[in-house]
Amino acid sequence: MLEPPHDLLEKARQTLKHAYVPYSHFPVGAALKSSSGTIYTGVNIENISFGLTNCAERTAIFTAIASGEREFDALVIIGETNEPIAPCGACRQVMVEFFKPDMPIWLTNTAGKTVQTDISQLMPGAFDSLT
Ligand SMILES: O=c1ccn([C@H]2C[C@H](O)[C@@H](CO)O2)c(=O)[nH]1
Ligand SMILES: [Zn+2]
Repeated sequence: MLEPPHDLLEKARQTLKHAYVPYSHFPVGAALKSSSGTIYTGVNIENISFGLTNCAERTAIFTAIASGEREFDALVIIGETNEPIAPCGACRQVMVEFFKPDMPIWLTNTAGKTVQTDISQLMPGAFDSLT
């Protein structure tokens, strides 16, 4: 697939306006499709105690999990970056928990650049076992 799924990209783009970003002024949106076909959106939600900020992709994942979802098919992330946005390390670790290694993850920007990747590429050698 060369382009992200249109419905997911549109949802991610539309949700950007809901980002709560009084400190960075850097909105990020995410749209996550569950295997049941529901799309969950997320935005970054900042806090005056900066470390408490929740990224857009973690918001989408946690919302889906809290709704009872456990299986996912695709994720789109969008930001106002020059290059397709790169998820932070905390979000990559959360993705390891819930995504199959080859589930498509689309990194995009508001200028229309897109890259398809997956969590095995974004987080090689991840901590994923207690044994
Ligand atoms: O993939 C990313 C990268 C950054 N941010 C947020 C965190 C913070 O609110 C702002 C600047 O780092 O962007 C995300 O939500 N997702
Ligand atoms: Zn993050």
